[in-house]
Amino acid sequence: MRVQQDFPIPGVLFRDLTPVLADAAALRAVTRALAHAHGPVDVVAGLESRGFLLAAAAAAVLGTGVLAVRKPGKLPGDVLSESFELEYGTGTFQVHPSDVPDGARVLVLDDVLATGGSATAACRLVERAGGTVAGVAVAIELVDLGGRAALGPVPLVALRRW
Ligand SMILES: O=P(O)(O)OC[C@H]1O[C@H](OP(=O)(O)OP(=O)(O)O)[C@H](O)[C@@H]1O
Ligand SMILES: Nc1ncnc2[nH]cnc12
Repeated sequence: MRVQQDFPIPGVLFRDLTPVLADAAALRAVTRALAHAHGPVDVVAGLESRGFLLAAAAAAVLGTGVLAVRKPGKLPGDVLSESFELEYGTGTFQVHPSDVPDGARVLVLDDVLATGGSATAACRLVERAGGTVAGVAVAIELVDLGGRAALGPVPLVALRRW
């Protein structure tokens, strides 16, 4: 992992996981651990953008499909939307409700949990679309930013805590 001070804005200590993704053994280990974090699931949800990489890899391991949790204006047709606060701004996520089979157990994956705004919004979208959140799994949890508390009762697995 690369740590970068003052990125993308002053005051943020940015944790960049691209070196982990670029290493075959590390990517395999992280993917497998995340894929199996919350038992059997029907779908893996990936949070745009960095979560897409891990979710697609985990879904290939599990033999499931991927739910694309996208930034606004990217999905055609009917969408559900949730807005949230981030460490360095605000955001909105959208999903196609038709991509979540009724009652599907959904594993929500991302690289980093910071304030928890992104993951909480993704969990709300899964539930509103008719799925059940099996849990959230991330490679890194930034403990000082309170994401675990923000998620409330949703089970969280973090491979590393900083
Ligand atoms: O817990 P939170 O405070 O919500 O922050 C975590 C989110 O922030 C980063 O994404 P970012 O919004 O920077 O988008 P990107 O994946 O497109 O780089 C990261 O990949 C998580 O999705
Ligand atoms: N400090 C941080 N490093 C990497 N990704 C983040 N997402 C939100 N805060 C972050």
